[in-house]
Amino acid sequence: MHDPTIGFIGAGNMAGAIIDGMLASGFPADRIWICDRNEDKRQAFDHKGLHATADNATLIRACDIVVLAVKPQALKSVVEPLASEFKARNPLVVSVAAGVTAESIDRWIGGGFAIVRTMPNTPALVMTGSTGLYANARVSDGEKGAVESIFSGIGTAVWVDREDDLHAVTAASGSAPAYFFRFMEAMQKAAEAQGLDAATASALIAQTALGAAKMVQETGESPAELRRKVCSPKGTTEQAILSFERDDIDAVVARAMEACHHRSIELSKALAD
Ligand SMILES: NC(=O)C1=CN([C@@H]2O[C@H](COP(=O)(O)OP(=O)(O)OC[C@H]3O[C@@H](n4cnc5c(N)ncnc54)[C@H](OP(=O)(O)O)[C@@H]3O)[C@@H](O)[C@H]2O)C=CC1
Ligand SMILES: O=C(O)[C@@H]1CCC=N1
Repeated sequence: MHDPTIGFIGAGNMAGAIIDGMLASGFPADRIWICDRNEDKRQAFDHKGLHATADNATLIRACDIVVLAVKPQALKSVVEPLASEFKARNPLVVSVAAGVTAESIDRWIGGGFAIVRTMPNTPALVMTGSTGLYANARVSDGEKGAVESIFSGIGTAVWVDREDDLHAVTAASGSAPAYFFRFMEAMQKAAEAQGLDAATASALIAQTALGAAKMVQETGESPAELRRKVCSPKGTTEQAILSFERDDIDAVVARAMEACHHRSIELSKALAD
């Protein structure tokens, strides 16, 4: 696909993060369309130089790639009435919706479509997103390349061969920014309780999170090795890590990720019809 025009049905948190990342990576604004039912969101994207419409059919007619970015529970009712438009335009369909299978989407819009299911995450906004991608059998190599270049332009993009693996991708990266934010919220409360002012605590914690992630990516050392290098024998860090171990941090995290994985499977079953 050469210089495709791409349209987002639903311009909320996730589409907004992807679009802002695409703009920052140099994707031309005039090749991006959004459709949202909220006037304020349409205006915000219009001001960035995108095409903004309240009519999904207009977007489909204009776009080579149509990204479905409404809530999973809303997806069927949004796309089913658009089946004739999808048939006439035959775009590459890309979904970011958690849980909803490619087969369900294909059936709702009339059947026979090339569909890429993705599981992105919101750090796409700052071009450090992580996206899992799955293509159904109708997606050509050229189409795969076009989608991959969009998502790799805003972070890391990884293909999975089995659609079911997207449940695990959701638990490992799609939902995972929220885990780290929650951990940082807890650290912020504790640091303030120990006497730091809010701004100082927030600056130190955010920079530490960034530094830790960069060390894992750039040193080639495992998180366990890097952790050991911070823990001086009989020092301060050791006491914090021992406290986590007493609270069975592995089990706490495993339960949370299992709950996320389970919900993704539950959604795919509940929304299949
Ligand atoms: N947020 C995240 O971190 C991630 C989200 N996802 C997936 O992304 C999808 C979107 O999530 P998110 O961005 O958080 O949700 P949002 O609610 O922020 O965005 C969806 C947008 O679509 C609008 N919308 C609803 N119906 C229509 C319609 N008929 N036509 C046009 N626009 C419509 C909504 O309007 P209104 O608000 O009025 O309903 C809203 O502005 C979901 O399927 C989710 O599973 C995937 C990975 C990560
Ligand atoms: O919470 C959700 O369902 C969406 C999908 C992954 C991240 N946010």
